[in-house]
Amino acid sequence: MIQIEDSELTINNVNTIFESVLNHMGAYVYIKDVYGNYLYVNQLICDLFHCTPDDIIGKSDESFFTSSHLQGILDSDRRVIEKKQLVEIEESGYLISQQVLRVFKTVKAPIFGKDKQVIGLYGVSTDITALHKLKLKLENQANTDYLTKLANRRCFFYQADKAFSFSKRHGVPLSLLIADIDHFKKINDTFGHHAGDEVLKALSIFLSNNIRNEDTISRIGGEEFAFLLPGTPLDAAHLLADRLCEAVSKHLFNVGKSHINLTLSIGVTDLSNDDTKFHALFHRADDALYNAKNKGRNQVIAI
Ligand SMILES: Nc1nc2c(ncn2[C@@H]2O[C@H](COP(=O)(O)OP(=O)(O)OP(=O)(O)O)[C@@H](O)[C@H]2O)c(=O)[nH]1
Repeated sequence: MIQIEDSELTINNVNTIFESVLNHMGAYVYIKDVYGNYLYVNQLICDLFHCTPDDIIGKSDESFFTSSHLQGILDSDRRVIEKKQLVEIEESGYLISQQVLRVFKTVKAPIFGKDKQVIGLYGVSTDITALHKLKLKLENQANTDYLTKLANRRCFFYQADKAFSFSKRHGVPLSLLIADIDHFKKINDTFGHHAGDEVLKALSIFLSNNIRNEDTISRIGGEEFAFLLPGTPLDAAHLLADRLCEAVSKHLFNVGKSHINLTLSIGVTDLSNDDTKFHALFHRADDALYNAKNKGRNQVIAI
């Protein structure tokens, strides 16, 4: 609602109306000089900074945002002024007063003086923090296996394609392990599906704790796990697979009140010069796994 002093709507009260619109449009609106000092802020900015306009005018973002994210804001201001162009960006910043990360969708544009020099900029920012959080959550859900919280098959192939390109370009080794639990069906049949789920969760933690930080583990099937080992040649990957195989076979996993042993079959391979796609590695490791199963399980085969 906008209320003006006059009884008629004329050109004279347009400024008052604009001011009110700026304060109620649900976006942060500001004008800065070329040094980044605020010349105008609407009410929403005052609410955000917990300050009056007088506290803000003449000051720059250094006074209101912590240094951790300030650079992004300052860089986009500089781009507007130096390139004399409108920019549309996603900005984020920690408010000094609140210590919470805010994410903004921002449009900033230059203000030109009469000799076509940039004399300042204006900006309109919308708070998209909630949307940003939701986006991160959905991205995380799309890439995570619901049961074990490991990376899922989709995420695995995305990471694998990136690791493959990197290794090819820089001539560094890349190894792949595919591990499959032996006779897992028996565990489900004996103890029930829920117990099977608990075993999968416990095994995922166990395997994650037995690899290096730079290695990744994903659940790519029901009882099938893939390990990407960047920078690791085949002999070292084989050693790791042997170590995992042995460690799992010696570990006791809790199923209700019982403790059970598991074994793994593992196929191992590494990047070769002839590989043009990650799928070549994947199929080799899968073939190796198939051989390990055929040869009696609880073992590692490298190709
Ligand atoms: N509890 C549980 N079981 C699963 C899940 N995904 C797949 N499985 C089970 O895993 C079992 C896989 O059986 P198979 O493919 O015959 O393999 P296996 O019994 O492990 O035998 P080998 O792989 O040949 O050693 C099936 O019983 C599936 O139902 C899951 O998310 N939870």
